[in-house]
Amino acid sequence: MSKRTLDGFLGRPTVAKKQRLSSTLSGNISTHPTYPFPIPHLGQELGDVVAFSPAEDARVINDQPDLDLLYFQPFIQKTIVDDLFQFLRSQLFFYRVSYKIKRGSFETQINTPRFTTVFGVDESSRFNETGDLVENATKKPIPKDRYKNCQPRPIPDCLDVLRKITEGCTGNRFNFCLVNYYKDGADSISYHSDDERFLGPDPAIASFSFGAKRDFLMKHKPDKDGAAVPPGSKPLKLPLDSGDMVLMRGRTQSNWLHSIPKRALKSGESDKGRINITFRRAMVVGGTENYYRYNVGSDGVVFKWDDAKKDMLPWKGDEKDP
Ligand SMILES: O=C(O)CCC(=O)C(=O)O
Ligand SMILES: [Fe+2]
Repeated sequence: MSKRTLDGFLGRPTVAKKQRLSSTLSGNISTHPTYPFPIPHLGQELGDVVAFSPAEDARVINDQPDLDLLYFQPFIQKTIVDDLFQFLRSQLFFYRVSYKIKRGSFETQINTPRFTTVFGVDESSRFNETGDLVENATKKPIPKDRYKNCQPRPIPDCLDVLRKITEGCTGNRFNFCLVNYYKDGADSISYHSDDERFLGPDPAIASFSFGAKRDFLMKHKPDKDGAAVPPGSKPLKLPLDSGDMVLMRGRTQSNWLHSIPKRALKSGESDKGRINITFRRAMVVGGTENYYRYNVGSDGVVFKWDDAKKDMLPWKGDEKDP
């Protein structure tokens, strides 16, 4: 893997923060009929620095049974991670999804303990230049009933920039972008693996962190009889910081579980929000239906960051002039 850093860049960008944010917002925007509101492009100043990723070479972590990780600390230059975090938190739209699951004759309501959103479509389809869904292979319009329960959304430019860089430096391809927002230490994701069949065998998943530092815990799955994990495998704790990226690949998803546990607030922490972005590749229609069901949901309530209230609040539509 080649090391591309700002070293090769002619002079470090010394853009004043105010100037950087205003140029960010004056750039182009991504629009689509499925978006509740348009999403600005990153803007040149942030985009230029993001282009010089990864900031550091990856550490390979494969010294345990079935584990294969690349750990970039960081992947994104530290000079822009705060701005990038603020940008993504304030410009994306989120959902707080709840759904019912049936266990035997009991129905349980699950409230996802974090904000989520998702963009992308599986390998059967793609978005053409005008934003319409077409057959990936033939570029002809897809049958109207291909997606019965969701309306796939194209990955907006500000996230697609990151997707392309990630593809370039990992050699993997991605068609989905899932975003989690953990508003504080009470938001979490419990132990799971991303090993759904719609991802195909041994999927590679790239996972970015922005904002508050959180622990990423991993442990080997028990064997089929529920017996202890293979001898020699020890639980792992990666303290994910803003700008870090973990690539999980090979046999990792089929054999290991991962989580972001709840954590107590440390005193003096001013901003405890964290954004996680994962890039994945779904192979079939069922993957698209699944991702929109669990990351957008069906209650229609859109959340947007309110910078005055410093909170993710239900979005009531654009304020109209009186
Ligand atoms: O927030 C993270 O770092 C992990 C998120 C995750 O595991 C997932 O979305 O499947
Ligand atoms: Fe996961």
